[in-house]
Amino acid sequence: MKLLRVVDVSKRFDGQPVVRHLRFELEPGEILAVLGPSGSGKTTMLRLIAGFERVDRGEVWLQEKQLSGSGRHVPPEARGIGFVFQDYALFPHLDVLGNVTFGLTRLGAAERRRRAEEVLDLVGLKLFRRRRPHELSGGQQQRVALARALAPEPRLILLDEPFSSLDAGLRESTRDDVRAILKQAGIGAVLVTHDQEEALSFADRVAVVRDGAIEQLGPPEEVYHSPTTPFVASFLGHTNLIPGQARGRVADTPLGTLPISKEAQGRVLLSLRPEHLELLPPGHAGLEGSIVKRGFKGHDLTFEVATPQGRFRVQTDYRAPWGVGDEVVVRPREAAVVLDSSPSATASV
Ligand SMILES: Nc1ncnc2c1ncn2[C@@H]1O[C@H](COP(=O)(O)OP(=O)(O)OP(=O)(O)O)[C@@H](O)[C@H]1O
Repeated sequence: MKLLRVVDVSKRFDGQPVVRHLRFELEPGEILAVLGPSGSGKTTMLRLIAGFERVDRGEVWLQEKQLSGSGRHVPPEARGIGFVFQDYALFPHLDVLGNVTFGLTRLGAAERRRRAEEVLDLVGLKLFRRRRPHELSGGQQQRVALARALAPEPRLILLDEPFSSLDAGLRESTRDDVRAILKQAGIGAVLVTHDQEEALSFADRVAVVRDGAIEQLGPPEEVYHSPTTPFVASFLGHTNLIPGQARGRVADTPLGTLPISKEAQGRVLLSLRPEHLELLPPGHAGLEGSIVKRGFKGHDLTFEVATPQGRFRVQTDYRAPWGVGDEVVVRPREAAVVLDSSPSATASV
């Protein structure tokens, strides 16, 4: 049985659609990232699942239990869903143990303590149980918030930008820890984020949202390497959008005749990510141009190449010998991805 089913859920605020025909399912223990720009309705989606907002239409089911829709609205505290939000909201006057046992009102004192010790062990904070929140680092506080959400043994946990207030290094390690903890406990999760790397590295599947609707939903590799729309291609990192004329499995483009990701005929829009292009010395087959920008990133280099057919962004390894002003040839290393730019491509999944 599916852990979570969101069936055609829509929500308006002041007459404005904020969530449009949201539809997805989660397997038990699966982690889904909802990724989209600011204001695209991500937090509202989470609040609808949590029960902090009522759906205008559609249904929300947790396993066999209907939580929302058809006149039904189970309140948040009765849904059996855990939440972790951006600001952790720990009680400053309670120690770690007090924070974690706080919500376990249905258990007796000994049982509350046992369960709290168990989840603190799970998040690696057993030795910190007597500390107050201000005596912990941001990452440790975040793990206390997670322990508190896990203590009542929810099958599903909702995470709203939970790592955004941590600095880069701590964000990555906390994220890895939280993923491992959720996987170990077999708890399903929906993570809301506007950070592409976070979504791709944390989730089993990623839903890319735009204007309140899912534009593409799939495993991280699929949404990154095979985006279906220009929005998804551009939102998940940089890409070169290239017009072409398709003839079956190839297309005529400014970069020459290229293999393409699927059968197509006529005008197409293609996506080639910077790492899917390479630079060669003049004289090789490909499109000639000159380098107008060089960006050093440590482990790799990004070049912008001006050609008579427009500018291209190319990513190479750190040893590439070129600098601004050099003449080069741009050549694709992979088949170009055919995007669906028709209006129906933006319909929800
Ligand atoms: N209670 C509300 N009343 C009226 N409008 C609201 C309410 N909550 C959210 N909105 C509006 O709905 C839209 C989507 O907001 P939401 O917070 O869901 O987006 P988001 O994708 O989570 O954005 P961010 O990444 O900036 O947090 C915004 O235009 C917001 O102003």
